[in-house]
Amino acid sequence: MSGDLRSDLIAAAKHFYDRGWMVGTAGNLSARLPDGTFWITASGRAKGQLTEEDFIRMNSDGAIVEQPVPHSRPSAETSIHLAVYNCFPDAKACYHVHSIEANLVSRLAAGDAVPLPAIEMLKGLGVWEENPQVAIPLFANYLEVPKIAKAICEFFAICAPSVPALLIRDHGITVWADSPAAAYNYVEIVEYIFRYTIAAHKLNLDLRWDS
Ligand SMILES: CSC[C@@H](O)[C@@H](O)C(=O)COP(=O)(O)O
Ligand SMILES: [Zn+2]
Repeated sequence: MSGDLRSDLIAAAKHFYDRGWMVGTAGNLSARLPDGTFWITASGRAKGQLTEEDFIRMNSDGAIVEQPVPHSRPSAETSIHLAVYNCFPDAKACYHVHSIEANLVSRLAAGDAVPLPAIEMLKGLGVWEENPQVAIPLFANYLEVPKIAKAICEFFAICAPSVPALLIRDHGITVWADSPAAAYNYVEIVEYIFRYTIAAHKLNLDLRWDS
């Protein structure tokens, strides 16, 4: 039973790998079971070729509760998944990928948030407003990953997210959702919006909300 979620994660990782968003072992995926434990990718695995042995089950304190392969290590970015699950109790899946577009968008952003263009696709992230003005928070990419996780916790403790996603500068996005299927869609939608942003930048289109 507890292995079922791993097949969702394996299929999602293969798709994201094929899109070029999880190359060279980049990215990590997790999904939470009803008991609050979660399966997360083991560190350093080729994400296009995952098997059920490439996961570790952890509890909400960050302790390992199931480890199919002895001596495997949980993702180096487990602290970020823990931060997300801690901040958002309804989250059942947390996906992190590295796309070229996300890295470019983080370079184009002036401050500590990436304003999103007011396009139809925002509805897929739960934004149902006329001319929405929403942004994805942008965090510094500290070498020490728990420092990134701490910044994420501190930010969401005082600021409710407009969309279920965050961006780490020069690194990649993390999304969360109430199911693996929804997290999969959120990754696709955020990456679509970032491709749109890069294309608009190349065309010198003004994406400011008031333009
Ligand atoms: C290509 S190295 C990328 C890593 O440093 C990290 O950012 C990452 O996303 C994957 O780390 P992992 O420990 O395999 O979960
Ligand atoms: Zn990463």
